[in-house]
Amino acid sequence: MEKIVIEGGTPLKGRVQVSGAKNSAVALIPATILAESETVIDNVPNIRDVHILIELLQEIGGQVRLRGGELKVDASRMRDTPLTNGRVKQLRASYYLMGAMLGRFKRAAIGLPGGCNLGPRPIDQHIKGFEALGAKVRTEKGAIYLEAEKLSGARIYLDVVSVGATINIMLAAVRAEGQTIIENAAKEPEIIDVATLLSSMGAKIKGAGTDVIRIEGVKRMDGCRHSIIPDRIETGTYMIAAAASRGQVMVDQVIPKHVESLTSKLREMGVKVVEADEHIIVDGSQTKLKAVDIKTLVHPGFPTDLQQPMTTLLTQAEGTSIVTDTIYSSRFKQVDELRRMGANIKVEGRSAIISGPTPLTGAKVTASDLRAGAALVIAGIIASGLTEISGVEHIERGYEQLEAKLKGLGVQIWRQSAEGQAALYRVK
Ligand SMILES: CC(=O)N[C@H]1[C@@H](OP(=O)(O)OP(=O)(O)OC[C@H]2O[C@@H](n3ccc(=O)[nH]c3=O)[C@H](O)[C@@H]2O)O[C@H](CO)[C@@H](O)[C@@H]1O
Ligand SMILES: C=C(OP(=O)(O)O)C(=O)O
Repeated sequence: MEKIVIEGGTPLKGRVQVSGAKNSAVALIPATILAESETVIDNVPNIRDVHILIELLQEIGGQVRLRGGELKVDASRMRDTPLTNGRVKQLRASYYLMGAMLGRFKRAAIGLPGGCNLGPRPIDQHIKGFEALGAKVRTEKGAIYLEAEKLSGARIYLDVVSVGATINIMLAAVRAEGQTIIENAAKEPEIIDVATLLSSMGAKIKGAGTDVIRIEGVKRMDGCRHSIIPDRIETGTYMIAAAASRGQVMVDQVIPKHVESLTSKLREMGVKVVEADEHIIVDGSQTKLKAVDIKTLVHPGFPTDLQQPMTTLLTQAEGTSIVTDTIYSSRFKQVDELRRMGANIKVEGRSAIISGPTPLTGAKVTASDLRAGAALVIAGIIASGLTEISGVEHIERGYEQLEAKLKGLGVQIWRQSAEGQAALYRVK
């Protein structure tokens, strides 16, 4: 297994360019199934989740090509091939194949999704939505089978505000007969991005980005060209890394509004953050960091996906910070690893209580999930000495060119091969 090795202690300096959003890309790619001609998506991040989805589209007959961030998908010859193999379990977003295939073929057989292990992650709201549209759904041997004679628009109230269920129901409802209304819908920017693509393909969607989405079903959808929004979680990760390392970084090609909850927390901590139209400058160089409390919430609240990186930053703040994750019951797997590096953190139920500041020292640690990986990379950047991070495959699910981007900001970072031979990471 490969490892990321970091020699810590250098404040980040310079400019970093943010990639297209993982959580948009992983929904937009399955959405291309709905078009009966070629779709082109720009700004596609070169990450593991995207690669797996491309393979899954190819498995059902799609002609797919990813070159330099441009993805071309010709879905005209796709079939309703069952996708019940191990590949779907390697990511969470494979659940979007259910909505998209149900919309296009009126049937789908998809293995239960994987993704980060953050506690229970049921998909009951997705299924409730599909059933309301007229699908018969059964779960058998780790896969979900969906079938509908026809899909009919329905009024669907989500019991839990869910990004995945909102998008998945949209994907099926665009091809249902009549009107669908999703109430208590999620409002994340990625939902607007998916609605924009679907509208360009011919769908009729109103209200994406609010908690009531209205969809008028259409008979046919065609390909189009679409560019993915910047990744707000990657944006936030570099902002947090800049503050933690007491660096000065321009995080470029971003939508500042999408990270407002983080920006205001960083300012509360005493970090200087300057927003422009398409970039954010984070200056932590003169800062004595103050402890703050954080509660993760649905958008536009503080995103759960930035909670783990934030716990690393808070180890450097003066005083006690309490971080509460209201979205997931078990999203503090980074904490044991941070403790190995010297952090003073206690987990009580859904809260982490962090006392600081504590100097961190390099250690051998393991990333158990994607954002735990980001938390440990930031810890490695600010720790004294060498940090070796295993579980790199989780990090690769969601960060494009992580080492190259950090190297560009002055971080001493290497990839270590399975044989244990440290090889200096070569920037392409
Ligand atoms: C691929 C993708 O976009 N992943 C994101 C998406 O995950 P995902 O779409 O899986 O997350 P949801 O918004 O659905 O989950 C939010 C909460 O609702 C619960 N729930 C969800 C669906 C359901 O049918 N029943 C149910 O109880 C979940 O267990 C969780 O507690 O949104 C999460 C919350 O912002 C992010 O952390 C993930 O990065
Ligand atoms: C939880 C995440 O991803 P996924 O839902 O794909 O597991 C994440 O991106 O932080």
